[in-house]
This record gives sequence, structure tokens and C-alpha cells, in this order.
Amino acid sequence: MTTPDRVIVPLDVPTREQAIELLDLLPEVTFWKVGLELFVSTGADILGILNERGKKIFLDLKFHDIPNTVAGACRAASRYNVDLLTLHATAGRSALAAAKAAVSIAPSPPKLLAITVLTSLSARELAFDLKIPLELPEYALEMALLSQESGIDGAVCSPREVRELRRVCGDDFLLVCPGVRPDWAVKGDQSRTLTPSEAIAAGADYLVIGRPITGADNPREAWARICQELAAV
Ligand SMILES: O=c1ccn([C@@H]2O[C@H](COP(=O)(O)O)[C@@H](O)[C@H]2O)c(=O)[nH]1
Repeated sequence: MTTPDRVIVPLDVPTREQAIELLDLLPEVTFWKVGLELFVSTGADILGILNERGKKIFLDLKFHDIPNTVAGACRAASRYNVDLLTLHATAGRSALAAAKAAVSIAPSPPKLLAITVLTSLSARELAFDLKIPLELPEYALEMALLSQESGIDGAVCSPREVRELRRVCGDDFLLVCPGVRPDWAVKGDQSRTLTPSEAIAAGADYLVIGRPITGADNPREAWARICQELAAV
């Protein structure tokens, strides 16, 4: 896999037309993410379009519910021929195991990724608003380990925690990092960020990079700058 293939670009737009515009503008992108905004706005249509174009698909719907409901949603999602699918680690051990069992019967099951701690959250919010008594890096690791023990294939984590998760969870556990910002891009609502080259060097398998590319004045130029940065890693 070449390094640009390790960058997943989110289609965080509200319409099918805007999504197709991005696909046409960035034909070099091999891996696209469909998240809540596009899926809730337009339904599963876009997944068929991505499949027809031979793209890899990360369906990032972040399921978080009781085990029976999570299992049903994962079973349904696994019929769309997607490569990656998310749920929250905080749904708990039974829900994680039920999700794994549900997708396992699909002809080509997606890999399941558990969200550890959203990359928008700061240590302060985790402690004071969410009342989590562990330090943020320790909590992210605990969520990854719980997911791994429950049979989940990998985790979504901030690039700031990826080195430790890689060390403890091993090379077979897939680690996907949003919260990636080139040094020329604004952070926006992301709290725990590193640059693309730092995130890869720290052990991420895949990076999710959205607005620095899709929100740029010239998305093609932004994509090329990121590929250039990663070529030097
Ligand atoms: O912890 C998480 C989990 C998922 N995301 C998603 O990744 C992209 C990031 O987009 P940017 O524009 O690069 O910020 C977005 O679709 C999120 O829903 C995340 O950011 N953090």
C-alpha cells in the first residue's frame, strides 16, 4: 500500500451532488469515508456509487446502543460491501462482541473499529464534563483494550495516543486516526492533533483528513501537499 492510499478522505457534505463533485475532483483518492451527515441526508445511495467506482469505503456511523440494536445495525451495514465500520467502545463489552458476531456471517465482513475517545474532546472535558476519572491517554488505551478483548479489529484514536496503543495492542490491531492537521491547516473543532507525517511515524495504519483537503480553496493542491509530506516519511 502506498502512503496516499493510507489517507481516508471524509465526504462530509450534505448532498449527493456535492459528494460526487468531490469524487470527480479527487480521482487519486482511493479510500473515502461516509459519515453521519451524508448518510442521514442521502441514504445508502452513495455507497453504491463508491462501489461502482472501485473505491474503498469507511462507513463511519459510530453505533452506540444496546447489544441487540448495535448487532442489528452492524448486520445491516455489512450488506453494503464496506471495508470499515465504526461503533463506540463505550457501548460496552456485550455490544462489541454482539457487533463482531453479527458482521461475521456476512460474505465479506467489514472490519470493525471502536471509537476510543473522540478527537474533538480535550482532557479537561473528559475529566470535568464526562467525569472520567482516568487520564485521557490511559482511558483511550483502556477503551482500545476492551475492544480488542471483545474481538473488534481495531480502533479510532487520536494521533496523540496512537504510539501507545500500537505498542500495547500490537501490529495486527488496526489503528485509524482522525484529528490530523498539516501545519498549514486550521484545527477547527479538533483538540488532539498531529501532522500527517507525525501520525504515520507514530504508528497509524490510516489517517482521516477532511477539511484541510475538502475545505481548501484548491482541494487538489491540498491533497498533493499532503501526499508530498507523506512521501518523505
Ligand atoms: O474521534 C473521531 C472520530 C471520527 N472523526 C471523523 O473524522 C473526520 C475528521 O474530519 P476533519 O475535517 O479532518 O476534522 C470527520 O468526518 C469526523 O466525523 C473524528 O474527527 N474524530
